[in-house]
Amino acid sequence: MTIETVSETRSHGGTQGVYTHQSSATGTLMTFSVFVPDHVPGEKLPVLLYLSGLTCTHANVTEKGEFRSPCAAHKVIFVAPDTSPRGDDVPDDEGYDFGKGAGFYVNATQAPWSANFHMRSYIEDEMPQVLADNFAMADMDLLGITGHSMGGHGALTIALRNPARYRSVSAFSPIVSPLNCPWGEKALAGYLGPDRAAWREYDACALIDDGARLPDLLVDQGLADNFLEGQLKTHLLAEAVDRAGMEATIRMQPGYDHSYYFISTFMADHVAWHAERLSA
Ligand SMILES: N[C@@H](CCC(=O)N[C@@H](CSC=O)C(=O)NCC(=O)O)C(=O)O
Repeated sequence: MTIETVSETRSHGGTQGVYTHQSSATGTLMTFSVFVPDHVPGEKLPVLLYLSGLTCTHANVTEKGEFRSPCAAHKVIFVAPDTSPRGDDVPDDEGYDFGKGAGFYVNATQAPWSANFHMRSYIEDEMPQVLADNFAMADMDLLGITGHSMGGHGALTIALRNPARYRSVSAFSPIVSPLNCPWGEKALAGYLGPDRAAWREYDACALIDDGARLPDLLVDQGLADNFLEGQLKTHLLAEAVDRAGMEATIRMQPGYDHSYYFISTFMADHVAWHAERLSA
């Protein structure tokens, strides 16, 4: 799978790139960013995928996430895909929480969304192949996944469905149970239809209740986050991991909100946590 280079810029002892490619999963042109720390020829580096939240493109975390210094220090490649298909032919919704910028990391089954909204396949299957084909230094056997809010939901559910593929999993202020929040109910009903049983594979708490397990997990959540009570409901994840007897570090951070000021504050902790688990 070939990619086109939009830009490559030297930063923090590495190269920050932005690329496009024609996606077979979404049928659209997709843009993503990759930070590659300096390395010796032939060296292989672990890869951390970051899934962004509602309204985001690759650019939000690339510009505001402050991951480059820790990734350079730990020699971790950082990959930021888009959150949905884009383009004039792609259907959209008037709300910020559905349609473009809000792919929810599902494979939509309902028209008109089912034509392009295949973000599950895009992240699980196509993006790893794109990286393997175009970034020779990427060790795709050393893969971690993280994300923010809707992207935290994506990271948790993708890892819970594919525990052997991801050696490390974390999330910033994730939506932990789309079955039980307005953002999730709108998105899953729209993309998957009214049968709530079909939603369970896209709900971290339901996946855990249904038997999925990870060896461990790191979550940071701001206590001053406006979305905590109505949408994110971190306590549901804490209860699910307790019921399952699953290892998880869930840190409630006083004073922090939902923004990239919060994410960037704890980004170095997350990169270090992944690097420890991704060291060969
Ligand atoms: N515009 C909306 C809120 C949108 C928002 O807060 N988006 C977050 C992710 S929310 C969950 O997925 C985000 O990352 N925004 C981009 C950024 O750069 O901050 C509203 O006004 O309520």
